[in-house]
Parts: sequence; structure tokens; C-alpha cells
Amino acid sequence: MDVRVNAAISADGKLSSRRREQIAISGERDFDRVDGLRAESDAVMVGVGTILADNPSLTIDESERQEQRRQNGQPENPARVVADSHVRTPPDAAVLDDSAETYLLVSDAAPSDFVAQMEEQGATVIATGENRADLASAFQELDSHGVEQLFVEGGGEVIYSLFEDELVDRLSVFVGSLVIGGRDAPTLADGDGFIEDFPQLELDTVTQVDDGVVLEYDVLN
Ligand SMILES: NC(=O)C1=CN([C@@H]2O[C@H](COP(=O)(O)OP(=O)(O)OC[C@H]3O[C@@H](n4cnc5c(N)ncnc54)[C@H](OP(=O)(O)O)[C@@H]3O)[C@@H](O)[C@H]2O)C=CC1
Ligand SMILES: Nc1nc(O)c(N)c(N[C@@H]2O[C@H](COP(=O)(O)O)[C@@H](O)[C@H]2O)n1
Repeated sequence: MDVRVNAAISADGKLSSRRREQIAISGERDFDRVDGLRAESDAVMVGVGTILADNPSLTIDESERQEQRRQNGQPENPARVVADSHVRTPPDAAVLDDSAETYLLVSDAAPSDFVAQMEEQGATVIATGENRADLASAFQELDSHGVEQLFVEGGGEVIYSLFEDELVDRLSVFVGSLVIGGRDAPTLADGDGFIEDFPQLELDTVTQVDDGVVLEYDVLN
């Protein structure tokens, strides 16, 4: 499986404010670039923190891109994947609507009644890991469901875990021209943080988009 991570950060590296409300860091062209990346993917992934904060649908906005996918024999939207060890995704979350397939990556500790409720709503539940979803094992299972190109949009906890588990192949970052600040505001990679063996990146391209810049990296695992 090829795993691509993309996120938009402020010039000081924040994904949003300390209130964890969604902030439009990207401009119109960058959101369109992200829509194009969704369209190239088999599945789009976020952590449950992003579901609770933003309630995204993770579907494709541009109908021409959906039409192109249909012509290629693909579903009009990529599948949605949520890392959610204990099933905190609300039953009325937008990712549970019927516009695309949805996978919930839970842990073995996930309450069985919550799991059953998600399955009733049409989600496919993949259980790995004792208390927290084991992303490496879950990705093997996703691969067996035909997910070859996985596009991860955040947030900072999930992105850190993916780097920790050496699962990221490519990283793109839109750096917007604003400062958000706040020691408790989420950053591109949160979690415990690395103190050695820092993941190394190779800068591939730098492109000005809107009033910001997109940095594209290969990850040197
Ligand atoms: N600017 C941008 O591009 C983006 C910004 N955001 C912003 O980011 C913020 C949300 O980020 P954040 O709070 O970090 O949340 P995340 O979306 O990263 O979700 C984190 C949660 O995912 C669950 N999880 C399940 N398995 C794992 C695992 N193996 N490793 C890590 N986490 C796992 C954990 O909950 P549990 O233990 O219950 O499973 C964890 O608390 C919001 O403010 C949102 O607006 C989000 C996306 C893009
Ligand atoms: N690329 C990007 N730029 C920003 O400025 C953002 N705030 C985000 N946030 C993420 O975008 C997704 C929105 O999903 P929907 O289009 O509403 O389905 C979601 O993953 C946000 O957290 N992204």
C-alpha cells in the first residue's frame, strides 16, 4: 500500500487553533489540489479527533472528478477510513452516510455494542491492537479490501503514529501565510514526539499555491 499524508499548517506549524475548530488555512486552489488527491486515492483517512472536531464527509467536491472515477470503473468517492480505537465516532457523523464505503479501525477493547451499531450503519469494522488500533496490521487488512492508495488528511495524533510506525511514503504540506500559535494547538505531528531517529524527508518540489507554498517530500524509511 502507498500511503500519502497531506495537511495544511500555519507558518508556525499548527493544524488548527487551541479550540480545535476547523480553520481554513488552505485557499481555494489548495482545497482544489486536495480534492484532486482524494480523487486519485482508493481511500481517505483521518483520526477520530478530526471527526469530532470537523465532522468531514471526506468525499470529492468536483463532480467532473467523480465522473472520471465512474468512467474508470471506480466508485465515485474513495472509501473513508477512521482510526477510532474505542468507537467515539458519533452515529450521525457525515462519514457514515451512504456516499462512500467507510472503514472504522478500532482496537480489541472497542465496546461490542458500539461496534455493532457502526456495522448496522454500514461501516466495515477492522479490529487490531489491544487498546489502540494497530495501524500496520489494519493497513494489511485494508490492502486485502483493495486499498492500494491511501490518502491521510490528519490530524496530528494519527500523522505522528504513522511516522512512528514507518508507514508514510509521501508527505505534502501546504504552509499558509498566517500564525496560529498556542502550546495546545495541534501540530502536523503530535503524539509523544521523537527524541532520536527522527524520520527523514527528501524535499521533492516546492510550489507556490494561493498565498502559501506546497512542500512535497518523499519519506526516507
Ligand atoms: N489543517 C489540516 O490540514 C487539518 C487539520 N485538522 C485538525 O486537527 C485537529 C484534530 O487532530 P487530532 O486531535 O490530533 O486528532 P486525529 O484526527 O489525529 O485523531 C486522533 C485520535 O485518533 C485515534 N487513534 C486511533 N488509533 C490511533 C493510532 N494508532 N494512533 C493515533 N491515534 C489513533 C485516537 O483516539 P482513540 O484512542 O480514541 O482511538 C486519537 O486520539 C482538529 O483541530 C482538526 O481541525 C485535521 C485534519 C487536517
Ligand atoms: N487541506 C486542508 N486545508 C485546511 O485549511 C483544512 N482546514 C483542512 N482540514 C481538513 O479538511 C477536511 C475537510 O473535509 P470535508 O471536505 O469537509 O469533507 C478534513 O479532513 C479537515 O480536517 N484541510
